[in-house]
Amino acid sequence: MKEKGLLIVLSGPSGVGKGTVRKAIFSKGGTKFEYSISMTTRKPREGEVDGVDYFFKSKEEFEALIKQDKLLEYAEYVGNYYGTPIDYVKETLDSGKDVFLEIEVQGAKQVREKFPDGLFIFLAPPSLSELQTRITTRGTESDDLINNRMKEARKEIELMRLYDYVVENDQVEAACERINAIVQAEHCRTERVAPRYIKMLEVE
Ligand SMILES: Nc1nc2c(ncn2[C@@H]2O[C@H](COP(=O)(O)OP(=O)(O)O)[C@@H](O)[C@H]2O)c(=O)[nH]1
Ligand SMILES: Nc1ncnc2c1ncn2[C@@H]1O[C@H](COP(=O)(O)OP(=O)(O)O)[C@@H](O)[C@H]1O
Repeated sequence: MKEKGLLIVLSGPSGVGKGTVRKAIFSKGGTKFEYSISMTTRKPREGEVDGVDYFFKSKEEFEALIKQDKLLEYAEYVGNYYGTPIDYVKETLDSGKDVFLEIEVQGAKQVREKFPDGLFIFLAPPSLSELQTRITTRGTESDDLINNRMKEARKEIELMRLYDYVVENDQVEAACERINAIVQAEHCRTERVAPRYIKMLEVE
């Protein structure tokens, strides 16, 4: 029987650089894992493309997908739904390829329940003030939304201990290298060493 792929989950607070790091990982080419495009009810930002950045859905469409069990996980985040299409993930893992999810922490918790053997990586900011600077300088959110996201971020950072690895995103390139090294190490491992939840790896 073909060996199943590895489910890789990258999570962390809004503005830490998940999207930037994920795009840097995939832009290199030669990446062995497949990115799972999420569904959201958030309006597209300038330059975002349906089916590339997200599958943009109405609230009604999204709620229908929830009812039909079409989502591996979903979460309501700062007033919008975000979720992972289940069929794509299952089919890709079954074909032996690794799948890469970039999702917030509530969703990551749900995935852990369904895929305890997944690889869960938390992307952490160098500091909370640096996180606020990143969200603010990106310029996509109003002051109110930035405050909401900072409140969420404080709660999210407390959940860091539930992850297999914590990677600091001080420099994008360094964070990508750490993530790639972690995935490689995971593939070389023949058996899981318990407990996995307290492992941390500093590659340098
Ligand atoms: N649970 C869950 N979260 C998601 C999904 N897709 C994206 N997110 C997260 O939702 C949050 C908001 O995403 P977005 O509005 O694109 O803002 P940004 O990450 O700050 O650029 C981020 O933490 C994303 O990682 C998903 O399918 N499921
Ligand atoms: N290592 C880094 N150093 C400095 N700025 C960064 C770094 N990683 C990301 N950023 C910037 O931080 C902002 C938020 O990044 P983004 O990828 O949108 O975060 P997320 O997807 O986690 O919400 C963007 O303006 C991005 O250019």
